[in-house]
Amino acid sequence: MDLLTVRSLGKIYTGAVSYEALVNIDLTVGEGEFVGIMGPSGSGKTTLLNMVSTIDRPTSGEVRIAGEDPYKLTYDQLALFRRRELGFVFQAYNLLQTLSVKENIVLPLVLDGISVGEMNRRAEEIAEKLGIAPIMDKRTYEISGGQAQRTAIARALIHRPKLVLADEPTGNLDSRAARDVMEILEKRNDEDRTTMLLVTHDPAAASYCNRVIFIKDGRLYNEIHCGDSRAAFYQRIIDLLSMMGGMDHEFSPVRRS
Ligand SMILES: Nc1ncnc2c1ncn2[C@@H]1O[C@H](COP(=O)(O)OP(=O)(O)OP(=O)(O)O)[C@@H](O)[C@H]1O
Repeated sequence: MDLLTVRSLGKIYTGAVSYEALVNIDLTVGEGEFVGIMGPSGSGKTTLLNMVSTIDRPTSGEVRIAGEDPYKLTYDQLALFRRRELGFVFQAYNLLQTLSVKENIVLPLVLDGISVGEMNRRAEEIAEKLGIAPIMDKRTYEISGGQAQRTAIARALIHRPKLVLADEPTGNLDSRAARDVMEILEKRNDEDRTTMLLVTHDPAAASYCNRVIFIKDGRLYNEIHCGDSRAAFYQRIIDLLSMMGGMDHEFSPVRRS
């Protein structure tokens, strides 16, 4: 079943100079898929993710998530929809410094009025899965970048969202921590069938996806599927990026082992 459908999506930023950042994008993501979005800098990747995540509004076209058009919801309904159905992971972690790791993780449940017992049970379960059980009582300034990103992923997953949206989740991490984060996302996708949409510049990170779509100048350029071999998929991603001139960013050192 399709979890996400994007139809004829367009985005024009208006300002001193107006800019057409997305042109007629069609995209379907099935339940349980792990889809990467790649493309040169300024091609519209984050804009697309922001339209899907309802952070920003499209100029034209339609977005449907789990059968719902989020842009037809009222302000309050949209806030609830985001909190219940979506999980967000960003490059900058966005953790609250004054709270402990555990307090950060359970925040979405606090907002939803879940009982303390259930909150603790779910926090323990997710911490175990993400390998952060030993650091649950630490403050976020006492943990490493990799641990901070795992904390942010735990927070994004604890309410069991239908769709997880990740924008450069490995962007601030060294190669080992980046690989850990991608392995965690892959495992959660495999075991819990959580649908994931990931924007990344990093071919190694993208190679963990089932499918990668490529955007150029705001338009869909190509898409490739992972076959049996991840190493071959990684190579095809690099080839496609070179072909479209998308290797303008520093190459991530994340190497597949
Ligand atoms: N708020 C805005 N107002 C005007 N133009 C914008 C705005 N946000 C993005 N743009 C422009 O839209 C285009 C797409 O931006 P976007 O951030 O989606 O690209 P990207 O592919 O994610 O880039 P990068 O890989 O560098 O993060 C760029 O040319 C950018 O300058």
